[in-house]
Amino acid sequence: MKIIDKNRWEPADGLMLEPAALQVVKSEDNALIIAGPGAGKTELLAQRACYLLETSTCKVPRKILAISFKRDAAKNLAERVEKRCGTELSKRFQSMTYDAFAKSLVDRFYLGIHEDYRPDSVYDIAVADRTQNDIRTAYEHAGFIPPAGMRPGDINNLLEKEIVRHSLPLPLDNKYPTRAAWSLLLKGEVTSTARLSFAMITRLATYLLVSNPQLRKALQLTYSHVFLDEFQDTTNIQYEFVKACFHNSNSVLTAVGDGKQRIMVWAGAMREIFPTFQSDFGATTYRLVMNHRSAPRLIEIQKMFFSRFNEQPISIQTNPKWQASDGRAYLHLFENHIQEAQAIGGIVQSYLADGSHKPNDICILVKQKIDVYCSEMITEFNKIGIQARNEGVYQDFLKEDFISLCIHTMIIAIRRNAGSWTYCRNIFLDLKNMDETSSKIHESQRELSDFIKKLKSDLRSISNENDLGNILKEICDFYSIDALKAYFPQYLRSNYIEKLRLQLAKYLWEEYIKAGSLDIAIDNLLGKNTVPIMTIHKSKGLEYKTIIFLGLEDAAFYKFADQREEHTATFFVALSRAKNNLHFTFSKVRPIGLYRDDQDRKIIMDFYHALRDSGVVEPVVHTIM
Ligand SMILES: Nc1ncnc2c1ncn2[C@@H]1O[C@H](COP(=O)(O)OP(=O)(O)OP(=O)(O)O)[C@@H](O)[C@H]1O
Repeated sequence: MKIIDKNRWEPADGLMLEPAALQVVKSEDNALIIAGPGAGKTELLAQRACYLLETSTCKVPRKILAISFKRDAAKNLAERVEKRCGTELSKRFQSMTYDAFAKSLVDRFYLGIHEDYRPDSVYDIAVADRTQNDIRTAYEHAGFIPPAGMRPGDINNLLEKEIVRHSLPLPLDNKYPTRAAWSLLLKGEVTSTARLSFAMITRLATYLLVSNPQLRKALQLTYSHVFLDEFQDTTNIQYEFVKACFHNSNSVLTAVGDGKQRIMVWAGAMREIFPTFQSDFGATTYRLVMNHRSAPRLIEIQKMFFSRFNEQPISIQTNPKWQASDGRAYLHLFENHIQEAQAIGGIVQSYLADGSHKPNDICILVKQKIDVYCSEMITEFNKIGIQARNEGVYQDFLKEDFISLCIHTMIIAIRRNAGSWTYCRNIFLDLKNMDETSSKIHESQRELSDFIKKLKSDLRSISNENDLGNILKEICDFYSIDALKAYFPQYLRSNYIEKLRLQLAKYLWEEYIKAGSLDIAIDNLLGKNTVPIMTIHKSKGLEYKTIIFLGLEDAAFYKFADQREEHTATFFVALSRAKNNLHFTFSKVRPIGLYRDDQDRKIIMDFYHALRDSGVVEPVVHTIM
């Protein structure tokens, strides 16, 4: 691989980087980049990865580790790097979520964890509501008695926080029976198997590193450079983990974030993360002033929020591809949610009809409770032939490495697709420990194409979900489950692959019944023909031509007065996802399962003032004829 001279290195794809961004790309020191939405923070990390690999600043065999919060962000970054600097170099770029990184350490080195805290060799991840139930069950078995009068939901929240409040090993004088609860969960004594939350796994990984200095050293030698994306949302548990890995080492850390997008304080995001990192890691701070994403008029709306975050007004610059007059924003005022559904259906229909948008260029956002806010609208969309779905259900699932591999493998059995072929081929060769110079490369490629031929004929005869499940099993067996678990370490100590396989069979079969063709079913499952609906939290880091924010109403911003800053940040994230158009809706009547169906906007009136003061947002009053 040809090494590029540092002075001659140019950003890939002809992108222009603003001076501070270019400085960061080439920086040799720990750095913190603070920049607003669309400033290109993620892109900057991708460019920096290319710079470090192409100029051999990150020398073979050392690697770059990028840590993100969400699986799609991690995958998106990995794909950008591969696209920019090729498959071979990008093998030394490892992009993972905090959860996956912590879990991979625990799974590979669990024997290094003191036996008091060592999990069973096979354990399950407690997810969503089950996390709280499992933790509570363990506490109750350990003798926990809830404080009198406390509501069940509050008890669950308390215990979920309590179990990871302290780093490991736990202090002896804990108020609650946390030590015993850990022990029960680690060994699966009150749940069917050992069960851990990701926060517990992160605590375990931290403990593993703190108690094994050699492992810590090996980690630092492996990763010469470390990237931390969406740094504003780092929790203290994650930060302690990062410190256990890389504090006082030669690994160079680059963190990017935006305080205005800090929307995870409820989940423990550290408010003081930026100054803490600057002081602990001696990081130099850089600020970026571009917004490459949004049209100039939409940036006027974003600017209205700067003062609300007590941020210095900086003159944001827009990408030269835009005209000054680009960007449209509307505030729709409806009498009720039925009228809203019909009008939004019409708006989406016209965007699709004029050819300016594909379905997945439009995103419908709600603060929370998609079922409640969107059910009328989904019914309306169905009537007029527009597919829409709760994307949150599929978002993480589709970004699973195992799911990508199965889907790409099926795609090449169904149609010609060079990208899918390359994806499967590269993984197949990796699983066999082959590189491009290997003498058996042609043989292996033939093996893959023979399997694809067989798959093609098997796929023709599917007649139920079970058949699809069996075909997916064939795919697993072809690549070999054990090899896949070794290659994708996140699957190492669980039967998660099996669960994913069954889930994929279910989803794909549902789409197949609707579409009548596997080809279309796959595209539909991938969301190519569907308008995504999601909560703002799921939209972090994403961008769409048009954002429709449904329900700009008091009830959506629960306890606004107590959580003003976080609610404002959440709304800011929503509106900053749009490239070209923004729509906000208010409905006077909306049944949301609370006492009243009548909606108000007194408490969040400040948002309305910001929209008005931008001078950009056009009110549209919809009256009932
Ligand atoms: N230097 C650049 N030139 C042109 N386009 C760019 C540049 N950097 C980023 N972009 C584009 O701008 C958009 C926003 O970039 P990116 O997602 O990296 O921003 P971000 O700062 O991470 O945003 P956010 O914090 O809102 O998630 C993307 O479409 C990206 O491809």
